[in-house]
Amino acid sequence: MGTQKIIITDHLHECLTEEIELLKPDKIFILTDSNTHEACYPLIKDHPLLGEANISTIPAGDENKSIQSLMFVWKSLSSFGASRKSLLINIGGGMISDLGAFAAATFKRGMRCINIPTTLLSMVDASLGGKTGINFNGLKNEVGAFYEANAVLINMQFLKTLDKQNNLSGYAEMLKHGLIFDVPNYQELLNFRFEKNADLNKLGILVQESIDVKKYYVNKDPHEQGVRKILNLGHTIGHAFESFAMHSKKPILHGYAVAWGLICELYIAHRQCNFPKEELKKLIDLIKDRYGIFEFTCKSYDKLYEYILHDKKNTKGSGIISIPLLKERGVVSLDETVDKDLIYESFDFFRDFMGI
Ligand SMILES: NC(=O)c1ccc[n+]([C@@H]2O[C@H](COP(=O)([O-])OP(=O)(O)OC[C@H]3O[C@@H](n4cnc5c(N)ncnc54)[C@H](O)[C@@H]3O)[C@@H](O)[C@H]2O)c1
Ligand SMILES: O=C(O)C(=O)C[C@@H](O)[C@H](O)[C@H](O)COP(=O)(O)O
Ligand SMILES: [Zn+2]
Repeated sequence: MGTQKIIITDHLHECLTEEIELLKPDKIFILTDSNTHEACYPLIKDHPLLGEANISTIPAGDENKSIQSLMFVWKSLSSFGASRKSLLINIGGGMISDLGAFAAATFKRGMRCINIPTTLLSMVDASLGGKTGINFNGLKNEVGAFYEANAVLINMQFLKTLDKQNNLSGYAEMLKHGLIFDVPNYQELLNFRFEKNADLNKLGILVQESIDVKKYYVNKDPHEQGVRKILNLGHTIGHAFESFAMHSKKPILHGYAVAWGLICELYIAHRQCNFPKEELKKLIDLIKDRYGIFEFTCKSYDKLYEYILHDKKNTKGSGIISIPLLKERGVVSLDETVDKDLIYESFDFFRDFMGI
């Protein structure tokens, strides 16, 4: 990702022109979901180089980051004559960039793509760094590839139509970045509120800092063999919550799952690596205040644990859970082996703290 171009710009049309002129595609394809087709595509639809672009739209929602949607995209690329020299422009949140960039990675073994992220979460996290894929067999991101978009073009104006829940979802990944690296504006990050007319300039500074953290770890370890695993903080348990909720047909937003996963994983870090109690308290209060409650009973612990067993970071053989933990903010301990008992204890802690 040292080479991945990530540009925050107020001049999206000009930037897109530059990238298209550089790539010289033989055809241009655009992917949106049903919401970004309405709310975001109009911002670039009059671009002079997109007049003949072929547009595919899939239904919104993470349940559509699926093999069916992927086949739909492959089919349009194939039917409308895409080649390796063609360009796919993904306009949307992480659902669209994960799926679209995976389609680009696999179509004819690789065509070019540009991500135009339209959610806060995709601006700071999903659209960059090359993790692409789909959910499969009831599991998050079960199938995918590392494949970086040729460019990521970020325009903060897209956030004007994004609702508070989805802003908070992205904010969870920003909190994660603030925890795994000593970012300069950590306190400003904690204080930031997504009220009506939130200050996009102020947010832009925090977005840039968050992107820098992701870039730092991806550059060091693009294929997640080591230190990149810390970008997955909160996700071992967060993905279990997300898959569990999806299975129960009560889906939750990815960032909410990560925020709730962070509560459990910071508790585990406190117990196993002495992550400071005061910092734990401050963060879990903030998460409860902003994200509310996720309800489950002790009858669901075994099912949640089953999901955790599928996590991609578990490499030491079946039944051993490997989680990156924090000793303190910005100080990482990778590949901590965590016992089942401590994971169940973290569920108890979570439910006690949530009052459920
Ligand atoms: N590849 C990675 O490194 C990475 C990192 C983090 C998350 N992810 C993945 O990203 C996905 C979550 O991404 P997300 O939170 O962006 O969700 P999303 O793409 O589903 O978007 C959330 C909702 O907002 C709508 N939307 C998008 N932009 C909008 C706008 N500007 N105005 C109004 N509505 C808009 C979408 O249609 C959708 O309904 C998950 O699948 C997660 O696993 C991937
Ligand atoms: O970039 C990374 O590395 C991450 O882990 C970022 C996460 O926020 C993201 O949700 C990612 O898609 C999770 O990947 P997975 O490997 O756990 O499926
Ligand atoms: Zn994530």
